[in-house]
Amino acid sequence: MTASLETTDLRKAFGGVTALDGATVRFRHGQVNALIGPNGSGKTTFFNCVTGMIRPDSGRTTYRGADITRKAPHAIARAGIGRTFQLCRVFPRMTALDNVLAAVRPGGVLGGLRGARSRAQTDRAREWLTRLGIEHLTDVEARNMSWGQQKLLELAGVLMADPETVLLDEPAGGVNPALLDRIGTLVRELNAEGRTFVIVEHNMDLVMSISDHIVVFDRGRPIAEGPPSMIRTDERVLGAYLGV
Ligand SMILES: Nc1ncnc2c1ncn2[C@@H]1O[C@H](COP(=O)(O)OP(=O)(O)OP(=O)(O)O)[C@@H](O)[C@H]1O
Repeated sequence: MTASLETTDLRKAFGGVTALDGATVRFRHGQVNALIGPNGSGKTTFFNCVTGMIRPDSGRTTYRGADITRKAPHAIARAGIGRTFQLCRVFPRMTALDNVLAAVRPGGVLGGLRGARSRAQTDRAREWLTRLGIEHLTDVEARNMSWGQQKLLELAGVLMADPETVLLDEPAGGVNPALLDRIGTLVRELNAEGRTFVIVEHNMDLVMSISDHIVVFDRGRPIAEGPPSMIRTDERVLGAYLGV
């Protein structure tokens, strides 16, 4: 199995708090991977290090064989990795369509507001809104959408950049069951079309139903990995969640 995203001995401390404590992880290309673990086990810090949002104190990250450890977030995005955030990032006073277009404009939001709209890009943005089931919100400002709709909008923006690997940080957090189903189905469909996923998620039903491979973190490093059937019954995983 080819490793897509690989870290070696990643370490990160915030003052006296060790968030990542030698995380060596391989996520596989072409799969839906999940990263789970108790609160504070380092999952978001891992995403932040991998995507260049924060610098690890030491260790290495490679993506499809290339070292991306010290690269800036935009360079990592260009290499093919897209991500969403736990606390959803959309522009509240922009419409859904403009939010999705802003995701791919050179110069970000300002470029998006000033630049001429290319017909092809607008069509593609509309296609993603449709695919995510929020086309009826095309001209609605993000601040007037529900939390779940905003999460779908953020994902549409990420997909607009056409990443081959997508990191999702708690896609199910605060989302109602109907939207949850849609997110699960969409992830499997996008994966069937060739996209690799790494998903940080606390909703175990979702994780177990959509993942091919699960890595479990505890205290900043992996303690177990394997398919859902194995993780479900792993004593170390149960111990980490129960704090024993
Ligand atoms: N910017 C920061 N400053 C100080 N401590 C931080 C910072 N970011 C994370 N931490 C600490 O690092 C540890 C790991 O946090 P992180 O958010 O990565 O865990 P997590 O597994 O994503 O948790 P959750 O599931 O609750 O989102 C925690 O103890 C957290 O308090």
